[in-house]
Amino acid sequence: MSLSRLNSLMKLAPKSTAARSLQMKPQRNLSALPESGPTGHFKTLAVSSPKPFVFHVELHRPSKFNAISKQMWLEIKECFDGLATNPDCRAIVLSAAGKHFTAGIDLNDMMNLGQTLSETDDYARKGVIMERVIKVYQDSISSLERCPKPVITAVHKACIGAGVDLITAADIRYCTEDAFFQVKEVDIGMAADVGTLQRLPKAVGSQSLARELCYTGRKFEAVEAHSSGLVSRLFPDKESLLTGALAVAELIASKSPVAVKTTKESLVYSLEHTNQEGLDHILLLNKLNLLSEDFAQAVAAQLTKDDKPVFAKL
Ligand SMILES: CC/C=C\C=C\CC(=O)SCCNC(=O)CCNC(=O)[C@H](O)C(C)(C)COP(=O)(O)OP(=O)(O)OC[C@H]1O[C@@H](n2cnc3c(N)ncnc32)[C@H](O)[C@@H]1OP(=O)(O)O
Repeated sequence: MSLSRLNSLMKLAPKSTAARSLQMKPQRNLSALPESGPTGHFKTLAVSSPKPFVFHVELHRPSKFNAISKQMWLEIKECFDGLATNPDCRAIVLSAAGKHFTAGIDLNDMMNLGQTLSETDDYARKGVIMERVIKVYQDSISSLERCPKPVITAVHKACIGAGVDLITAADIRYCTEDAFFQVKEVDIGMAADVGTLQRLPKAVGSQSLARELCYTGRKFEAVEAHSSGLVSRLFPDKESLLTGALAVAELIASKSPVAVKTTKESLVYSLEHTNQEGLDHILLLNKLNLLSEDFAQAVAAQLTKDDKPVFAKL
């Protein structure tokens, strides 16, 4: 068979149900969200804007301990991609409803995926289904890192498996004193594949500790998460956690959106590049950004001790 015939057959071939259902739906436009109040857009997330330019995203499957279902994976990406370009959003707090932050991936979904895989005997096709699923889930987690607005995660009680993937893609992590974390993938017979192995060692700054946690799947409590640098602040309870996280988000949102966006882009870029590459990158960004109205306005505000400059939407 010729290569072009093979290609056209591949284009015509129906995709498996699992792979098809995981393809992204067209994006709902989060730019159109009202400035406050829940959006009602999502089934597994509650999104509101409790303060000017601050969004609060809540994992919202409390009866399932916010286990991350297929729908939640898709909605996380849709939500953060939408907020990325929403001019009314400058900082985001991510927390969770109910008893636990998250029980990790929804194990019932994993069982269903196993069922779908068993419908074909062909290993190449099983592999393609798995590749598409993993890619969609990776993309969901990475949407937090890609979002140019700082994301503050506020964790209470259990943060397990995919929960660790999720929070390590965020900018800032806070938790309650009763929080605990677990890289539980080894316990379900898999290597973490949506971000923990890449981001956790950088977040805790110790390869030794990160590797121990990933190989053993042991629980680590809030105090250890704090002393290792995984979280930067501890709060006595969920209420003070949310208040604290929203206050930091509000402070970030009061700064120049050009400055904050560029700062995040440079920090994320610099994680993966040499110092010189990072310097070259910020040079390119700032040769444009220092011509911004925000820069002139913020400098003038510093000189005149006006502590509340108002910046245009970005
Ligand atoms: C492509 C792959 C991409 C990403 C992969 C990610 C991998 C992971 O996320 S690994 C982690 C998977 N999750 C787990 O193993 C969760 C383990 N659960 C627990 O440790 C506990 O249940 C708990 C979350 C700490 C809650 O403890 P507790 O408050 O004591 O409640 P339980 O009695 O243990 O549970 C009540 C009820 O919830 C069910 N459940 C818990 N977690 C999940 C889950 N992740 N998915 C589905 N269901 C879950 C648990 O089975 C109980 O069900 P009952 O029917 O009431 O028995």
